[in-house]
Amino acid sequence: MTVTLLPYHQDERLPGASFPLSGLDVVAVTPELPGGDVWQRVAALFAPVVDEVARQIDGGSMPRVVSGDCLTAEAVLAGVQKAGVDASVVWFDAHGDVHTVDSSTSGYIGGMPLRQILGADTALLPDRLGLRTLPEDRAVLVDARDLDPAEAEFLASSQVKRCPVGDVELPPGPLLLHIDVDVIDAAELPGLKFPVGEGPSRDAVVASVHRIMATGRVAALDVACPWHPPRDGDDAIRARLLKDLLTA
Ligand SMILES: NC(=[NH2+])NCCC[C@H](N)C(=O)O
Repeated sequence: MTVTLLPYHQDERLPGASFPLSGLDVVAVTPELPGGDVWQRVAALFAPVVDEVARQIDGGSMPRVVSGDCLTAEAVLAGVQKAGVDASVVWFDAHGDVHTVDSSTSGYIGGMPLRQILGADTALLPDRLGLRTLPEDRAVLVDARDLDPAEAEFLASSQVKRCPVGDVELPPGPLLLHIDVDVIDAAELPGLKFPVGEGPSRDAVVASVHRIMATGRVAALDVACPWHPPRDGDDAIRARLLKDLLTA
């Protein structure tokens, strides 16, 4: 089993210490970054991820990708599609990630990927990656509980299903399983960039991921780690979590 590591948060390179993956077979993707705006730079960063995911699926394996943000899921989905697999999306996240460029009040681009997968702002990233966008009923959002008003409004009138980790209603077909680790209650996972409380326990999230993997329908797994560089004690918790998620 190989883990594909993209050690970036958006276009910012992160230190190796941010990804405690020892004991796992890791291949890091570290392309040269071109100039341009953040979307152009991220698209360049993601191009080899698209190819690597497609190559692994063509070779008969299930890609497991780890990075510092949720945007990477767009590259993983594009790679799955490039391999000829028409996947639905299961999105574990404390946040909705359904902003458009216009609706985002923070401007944080990591708050937009699920909405781009569903067809918003496609010129910025999906088109550059060759990503075919999905209808809303092919996406399920799991345990999102920190929604900005524009996100709540969008979700209220969309066909995106929402469910808790303990009762995930899977969409049809093969799956891209995206896990933003911040779906876990922030009290159990230190150092998150966007900590949210009142969430499921770490063990409940891991158990849910294992149940979904056991269906045999997961075409690719994408784990996003939007956390700060580790402080004392963080490493052990993070390493154990990544191992439990990636070896499911
Ligand atoms: N997957 C995440 N951590 N997303 C954070 C998004 C935070 C907030 N909703 C924003 O768009 O600024």
